[in-house]
Amino acid sequence: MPTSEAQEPSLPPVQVVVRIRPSLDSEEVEVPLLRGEGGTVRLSAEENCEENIADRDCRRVRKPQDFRFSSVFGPSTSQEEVYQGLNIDELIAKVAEGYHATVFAYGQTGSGKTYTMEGYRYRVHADGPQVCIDETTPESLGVIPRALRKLFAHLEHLQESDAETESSVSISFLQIYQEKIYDLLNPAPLPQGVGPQEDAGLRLRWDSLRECFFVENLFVYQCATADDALRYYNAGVHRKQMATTSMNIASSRSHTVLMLSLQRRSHVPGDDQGVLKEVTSNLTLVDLAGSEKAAASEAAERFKEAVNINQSLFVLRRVITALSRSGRDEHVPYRESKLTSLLQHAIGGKGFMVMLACLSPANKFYEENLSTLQYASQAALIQNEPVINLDPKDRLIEQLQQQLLAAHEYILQHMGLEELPEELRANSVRPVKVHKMSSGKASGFSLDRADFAWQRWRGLRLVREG
Ligand SMILES: Nc1ncnc2c1ncn2[C@@H]1O[C@H](COP(=O)(O)OP(=O)(O)OP(=O)(O)O)[C@@H](O)[C@H]1O
Repeated sequence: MPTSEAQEPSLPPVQVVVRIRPSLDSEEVEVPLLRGEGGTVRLSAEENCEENIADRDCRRVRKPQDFRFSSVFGPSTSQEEVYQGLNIDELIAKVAEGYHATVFAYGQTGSGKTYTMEGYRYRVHADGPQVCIDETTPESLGVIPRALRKLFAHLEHLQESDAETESSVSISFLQIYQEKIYDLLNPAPLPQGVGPQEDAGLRLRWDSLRECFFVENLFVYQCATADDALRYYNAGVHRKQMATTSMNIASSRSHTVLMLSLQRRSHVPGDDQGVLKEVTSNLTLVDLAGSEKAAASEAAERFKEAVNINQSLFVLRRVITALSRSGRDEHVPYRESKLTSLLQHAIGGKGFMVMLACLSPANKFYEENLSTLQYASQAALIQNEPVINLDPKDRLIEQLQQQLLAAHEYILQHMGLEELPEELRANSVRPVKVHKMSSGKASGFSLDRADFAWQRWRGLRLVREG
């Protein structure tokens, strides 16, 4: 288990936040059925009562419905306000402490997921939409570029306040397109017409030590500065699958997953032993492709994409539904899609999770908004239990320390001793620098003299290095 002692996190382990984007020029101005105020979204339905719906159904859908969330951002909310409202700085602080954290944007196509997560400007060319990063204003930058800068600024601040600590950050960026995984940071050109049948994409593998899936052969780059990380991120953004559809001029046709991995030697909160420990934690930022009605009128490629997107989102929704029924012994179908396999640690797992549910304000999207709100409400019931991800070596030391304490208790209780023998008391329980154990079972770590003495007492031979 990649865990250490349970810490009491101040940040809620699961936050579900809603954003309603402003109306676009192309959308007619109507009396809106969707309103967001405080932490509530109200969805009215009067205009949804079409003639061909039976009276009985009409009455059922007419009642306005209220949905409550951690925060609700209305159409006039700025990118900075959304960034602050998602508590990303607090999340970054948790990642620096050793917790995993995942933010994912969910909603129908065109509801503002990419705008919120990325914020870059797109232009439509004859061969499809193209990102224009240089034309993006600082105000419209989304969660990801802001979080990248804040992560490095936070690490710098921690370094200044405690020079003993060390951190390193690495980045990977992938897309899941038509249920295949592609590396967005691999400098080699993407396979021609990415997604053809014969191209299997990258493989998912199970990491039994960390108990999560990982992507085999994914490029991972070390980043010394925020500029380094942004350079990689921007390079990846240029490579992701985008297309112009009838619903969105620059529509993401793939789910993108940006992972920032942090390795850090520092004092672990709640640990009063004053020893630096190593933690490895991830900040994962996900921009999902949007669900859409797969219209046969779309080009064959767009239609096929839509079917695949809907299929993987369908599994995500089943995962959310299963997890929201806590207490029931429910099978959670994580392994039924690449997306949910990769997000297994994040949704109903041992890290922090933020779901950003995006809504389109136009009344014609009543059904889509209702569906998004229903799944977002279910997601808010999910219970994550964040734990610090200690390095396996430190974790082993910690487990041995616990065994040692239990052994001391045992000696006192069952051997009728009032206090521990002198050689067992020495130095209390405190890990020191690396030693070697001659049993060969576990090397590369050691405990202090008390443990050394205890191991000898039990007949094990422990050899000190140096
Ligand atoms: N808060 C906002 N303010 C101004 N424009 C917005 C906002 N949110 C979204 N938009 C605009 O709405 C359009 C659709 O947004 P976006 O591409 O982010 O949707 P999406 O949910 O990512 O769609 P898809 O699933 O198709 O990729 C874009 O033109 C975007 O610039």
